[in-house]
Amino acid sequence: MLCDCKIIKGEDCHGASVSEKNIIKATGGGAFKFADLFKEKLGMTLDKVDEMNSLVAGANFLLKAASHEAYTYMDGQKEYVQIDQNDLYPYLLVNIGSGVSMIKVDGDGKFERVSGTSVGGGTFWGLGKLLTKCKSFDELLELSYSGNNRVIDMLVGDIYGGMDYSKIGLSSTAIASSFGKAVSEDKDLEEYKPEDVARSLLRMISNNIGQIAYLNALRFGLKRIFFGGFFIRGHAYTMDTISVAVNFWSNGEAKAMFLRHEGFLGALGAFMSYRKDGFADLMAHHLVEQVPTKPSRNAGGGLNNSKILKDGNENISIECTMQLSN
Ligand SMILES: Nc1ncnc2c1ncn2[C@@H]1O[C@H](COP(=O)(O)OP(=O)(O)O)[C@@H](O)[C@H]1O
Ligand SMILES: CC(C)(COP(=O)(O)O)[C@@H](O)C(=O)NCCC(=O)O
Repeated sequence: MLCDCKIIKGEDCHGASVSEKNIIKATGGGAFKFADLFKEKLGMTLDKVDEMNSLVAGANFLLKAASHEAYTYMDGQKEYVQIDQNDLYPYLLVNIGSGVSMIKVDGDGKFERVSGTSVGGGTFWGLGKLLTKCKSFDELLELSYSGNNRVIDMLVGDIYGGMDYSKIGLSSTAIASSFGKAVSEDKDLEEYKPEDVARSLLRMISNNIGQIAYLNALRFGLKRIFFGGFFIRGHAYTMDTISVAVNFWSNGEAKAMFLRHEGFLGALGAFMSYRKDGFADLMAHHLVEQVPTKPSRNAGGGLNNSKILKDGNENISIECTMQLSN
C-alpha cells in the first residue's frame, strides 16, 4: 500500500532539490517489494513506514478527527456511531487486506497484533477467480449479489431433516458446512451457478473473519471491533455477514463497526508519520464535514458512550485536508 503524498523536507516545493522532492512515504509489503523498481523507473526513494504502525495511526486519526467515520451495518441499515475520544481505547482493529491482521489498540502508537488469519481478501479473490472465471474483483463481488449460498452450503436443516438444532442455538437455516452440499451432490463445478459459488465464498470468508475477530475481542475484553481494509469496500453483503457473525458469536453483546475510509488506513498513517520526522507543523489543517440530515439517537448494547447517527444520506462527505506549513 502506498501513500500518494509527497514531502519536501523543511522547504517549499520550489526550494527543494530534486533528490529531496523524490522521497515518498510508503507502507505495506509493496514498500519493500517495489523499492528498487521505484528507484530505477521513477528515480523515487520509498521511505518505509511499518504497516501495523501506519494502520493504527490512520485508524486513530480517523476515529478521533472525523465524527462520521465508524458505522454499524445490519439488515441493510447503516448507522453512524459517534465515539467519545476519551473512551476510544482499547479497541480491536481488524484489517482485511490480502490476509487479515487483528490488532489490539491501546492508544496512539500503543498496540499489539494479537491475531490474524490467512483466510482473507486474497482468498476470496483468488478462490473466486479459479471457481468462477471472473476477470476482476468487482465482477466477482457483483456476481455474489445475485447468488444464493444455500444451493452449495450445507445448512443445519439439511442435516437435521429441516429442523432447527435449538438445543445448541442453531436454526435450520444456519450454515452447518460451507460448500458442504457439494460433497453429496453428484455435480461438477460447471453445474453450479457462478453467482451461487461467489455468494458461498463471500459468506464463508466474512463469517470466519467475524468469528475470529469476536473471539479475539472476547479474549482481551474489548468492547469495540472496527473492520478496515480494502476487502470490505462498503459492500453490503460483506458487512452484513461480518455483522451477523459478530452478533451470533457474542449473543448480541457486540457489534461490528466499519470505517468509511476503510481502504486508506495504512496510507493515511504513513502520511501522518511525516510528523514524527520533525515536521512539527504538520496538522489537520481543516476538517470539513457535512452532517447527515437525520437526528442522532443513543446506541444501546455494547456501544456505551457512543452516539449513533442514522445515515439518511449516502452522499455525506468528510473532507480532510492535511497541509504542511513552512
Ligand atoms: N478492485 C480490486 N482489485 C483487487 N482486489 C480488490 C479490489 N477491491 C477490493 N479488493 C480486495 O482487497 C484485497 C486487498 O486489500 P488491501 O487492503 O489493498 O490489501 P493489501 O495491503 O494486501 O494490498 C484483495 O485481496 C481483494 O479481496
Ligand atoms: C502479512 C500481512 C500482515 C500483510 O498485510 P496485507 O498486505 O495482507 O494487508 C497480512 O497478510 C496478514 O496478517 N496475514 C495473516 C497471517 C496470519 O496471521 O496467519
